[in-house]
Formats: sequence, C-alpha cells, structure tokens
Amino acid sequence: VLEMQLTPFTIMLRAVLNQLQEKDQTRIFAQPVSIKEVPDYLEHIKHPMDFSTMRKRIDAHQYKSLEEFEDDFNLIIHNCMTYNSKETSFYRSAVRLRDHGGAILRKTRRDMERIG
Ligand SMILES: CC(=O)c1c[nH]c2ccccc12
Repeated sequence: VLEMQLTPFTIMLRAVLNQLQEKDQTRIFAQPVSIKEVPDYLEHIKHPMDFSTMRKRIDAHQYKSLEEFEDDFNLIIHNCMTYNSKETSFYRSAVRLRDHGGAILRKTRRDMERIG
C-alpha cells in the first residue's frame, strides 16, 4: 500500500472531506456521474467533479491551499445545479450540501487561521 506523506495539511483536508461527505447521505456525489448512464453529461458539464476524485487529489498532494480544495467542492455543487433542473431531488441535494458544507468550511478556515 502506497503510504502517502501524512502532512498536517493532508490530514486536515481528509478530515474536512469526510465531514463534507457526511452531508451527502444519498451518496449521489460520491463517484463521477456515469457516462454510461448519462451519455450526454459531458456536453453539458465541462469539468466533472465528485468526492472520490477529490480524495485522490488530496492523496496526490494536488491541493496547494484550502481555496483550491473549496474550488473542487463548489464544482460538485455547481455541476449538479447546472445539469439537474430546480424541481429535482438532485438539485435540492446540491443546495443542502452547499449550505451544510459552507458552515463546515467557514469553521475550517477559522481553525486554520487560529493554528496558523
Ligand atoms: C450529481 C448528479 O448530477 C448525478 C448523480 N448521479 C446522477 C445520475 C444521473 C444524472 C445525474 C446524476
């Protein structure tokens, strides 16, 4: 097993990702949207994102700041609210994830400022 370099930043990002993913109870954001299930998805959504991809990026040290991590989280939400119309349960799940996730990220930013 490739043991990743466990820096405090990497440990913190994995903990935040787990907290955010807890807010996706139905796990619609856990994996990439299936192109087999949704053949036209990539015509609408140019930058797909999901929690499993974010986890890979953490382990590959691709996030240099919390802002870059937040950009991918916001992409998950934006893609879902773009592809799915307002009256769908998917759209409502993205709104809930945005609101609950926002509180988690605000607390994370405060903790990072305090720790320095
Ligand atoms: C998150 C999202 O948009 C989706 C998650 N699973 C899906 C299956 C069909 C269409 C869209 C989706």
